[in-house]
Amino acid sequence: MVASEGVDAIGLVFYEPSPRAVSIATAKQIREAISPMVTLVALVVDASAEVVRQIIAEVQPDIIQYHGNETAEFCCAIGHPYWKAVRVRNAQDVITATNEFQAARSLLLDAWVEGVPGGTGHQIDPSAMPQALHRPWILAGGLKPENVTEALSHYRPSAVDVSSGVESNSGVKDPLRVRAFVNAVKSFDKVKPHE
Ligand SMILES: O=C(O)c1ccccc1NCC(=O)[C@H](O)[C@H](O)COP(=O)(O)O
Repeated sequence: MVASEGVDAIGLVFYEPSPRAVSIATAKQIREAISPMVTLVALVVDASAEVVRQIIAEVQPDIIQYHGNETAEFCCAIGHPYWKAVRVRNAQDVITATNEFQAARSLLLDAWVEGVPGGTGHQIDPSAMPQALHRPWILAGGLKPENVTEALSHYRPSAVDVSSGVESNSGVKDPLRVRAFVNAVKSFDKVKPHE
């Protein structure tokens, strides 16, 4: 459904406590159902190397999104293209990750919420963001159709990521909210192309 609404990428959550968790079998079905032009992202939270390698072998994601406390050495040793999520408490978190995760295709900046790794519906504290980021980055955290235009305008990220903001029941995407979100992002792109 979200692929048909025109998203660039779909994230599959391989983290059991999440209401959005998928099995490898379901992930493979999704992989087969979507256009090869849609980037498939496999999201893990401190998974073992064995599990990450199994996901890569069986699901064949384009990108791994490391959303836990994985080190750059761990991500590089896996050897698959990745982006690194940073749960932002302060600007130094972002600066440190920028230096540490040089090999990441992108950083994904998300809200810091104690004890919850992601999908929180909370926005990043604007005062915790650095002045500028000199590499591609993805804005996440508390985005929804109602606020994404303002967030794009304020932060000018390379891309945006949304989860709970396009759901009406926990863990279940709402087609109308997905459409509204995609429309808002595409309208912004038309008005203000990336610099
Ligand atoms: O979405 C989850 O359930 C999740 C669980 C554990 C780690 C990460 C998770 N999601 C990561 C994402 O990339 C979300 O899209 C991001 O955290 C933004 O979520 P939201 O604030 O709900 O839009």
